Amino acid sequence: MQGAPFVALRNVTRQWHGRGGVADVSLEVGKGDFVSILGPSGCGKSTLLRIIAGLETPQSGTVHISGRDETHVQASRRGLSMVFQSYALFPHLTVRENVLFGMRVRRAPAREREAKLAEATAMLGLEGLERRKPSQLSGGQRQRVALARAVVSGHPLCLMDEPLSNLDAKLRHSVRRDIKALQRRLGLTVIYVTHDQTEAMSLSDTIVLMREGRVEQIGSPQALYAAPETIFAAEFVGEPPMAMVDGAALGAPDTWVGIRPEHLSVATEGKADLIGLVREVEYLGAETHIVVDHDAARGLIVSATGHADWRPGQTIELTLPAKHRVLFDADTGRNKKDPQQNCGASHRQTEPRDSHTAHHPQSVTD
Ligand SMILES: Nc1ncnc2c1ncn2[C@@H]1O[C@H](COP(=O)(O)OP(=O)(O)OP(=O)(O)O)[C@@H](O)[C@H]1O
Repeated sequence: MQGAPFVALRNVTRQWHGRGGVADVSLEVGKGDFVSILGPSGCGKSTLLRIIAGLETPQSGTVHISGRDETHVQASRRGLSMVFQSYALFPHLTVRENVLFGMRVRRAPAREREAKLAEATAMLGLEGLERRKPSQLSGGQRQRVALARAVVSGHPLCLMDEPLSNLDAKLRHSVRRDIKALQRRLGLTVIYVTHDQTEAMSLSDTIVLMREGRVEQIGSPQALYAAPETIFAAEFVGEPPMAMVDGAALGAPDTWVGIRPEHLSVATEGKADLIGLVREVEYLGAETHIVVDHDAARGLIVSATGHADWRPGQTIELTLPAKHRVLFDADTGRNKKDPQQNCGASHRQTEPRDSHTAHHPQSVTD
């Protein structure tokens, strides 16, 4: 990020009876950045977005937007737009009236309104639909109306809360591209809530991964993918996620060894690191996922190019190249390369999901 952050949260906490919400979250967003807040259901994503929007007031900590302390400024005065999962359109108003609602409230001149409407409808492919009511539109069209409203508002900051989750897979893709194109074209700063790691990976400059109300890791999609700081991050990002192997099975006791599916390969010439059993084979066209069971591992999925001739029940020998292994401390769940490992920072313990298998690292054929 260059220069001062456009949005800055410092040690923000908002909980209910000491539970839920978010605790001690700090975050900086640069102007023009696309930042996703990612995490599982209930981890505090919407609470964080609502705090930035001014719909929720933190019990402690501060929110600065454009250098000003806005912690106690009401939502309508923060100069931002919002796009929700539920579209939040007025059902009795037409597309045109919905898009121009904010400008009417501000009493913008008619010529400016018409120009903005034309620009936004063209940008979002809504021409010809201006007189329709929301009930006469598809889900994708409704969400584009909501985006058009954000465009005409002219606010430099746009907050989006799961805007694609009501759309089917194909529409999600096309509206996702619209959102990215819009953000680039207008230089918008976007803070985007999602539980879908694919969305976060494809849209974002920066991902804020959350867990149980706290920030787990902040970084670029590439950093989260290649250098996850914790086992939680390793297993949340990537589809299929990073496999985890009890280090004892690979000569690295007291660790969990992570490896991405594309780096797992079927062993040749008897150089196997692990010997497992094929549980499932998923042919996906360009690649095949071979799901492998092994007592000391979870999430073992080999991603093979094209068709792979494997059947459930077969024994399979796997290689885990040393240069692609990511080592996590078995006690703290943190990446062993993470410098915080050695400086006494507080760490959360990450239990292996199948901890009972941790002490049985032999291969299934032993
Ligand atoms: N008004 C409230 N009163 C009490 N608890 C709340 C309130 N709002 C949120 N919570 C709790 O705070 C936690 C975080 O909620 P939040 O909606 O921010 O999560 P989320 O990550 O957006 O979840 P989802 O993806 O399911 O929407 C949850 O445990 C939720 O029950």
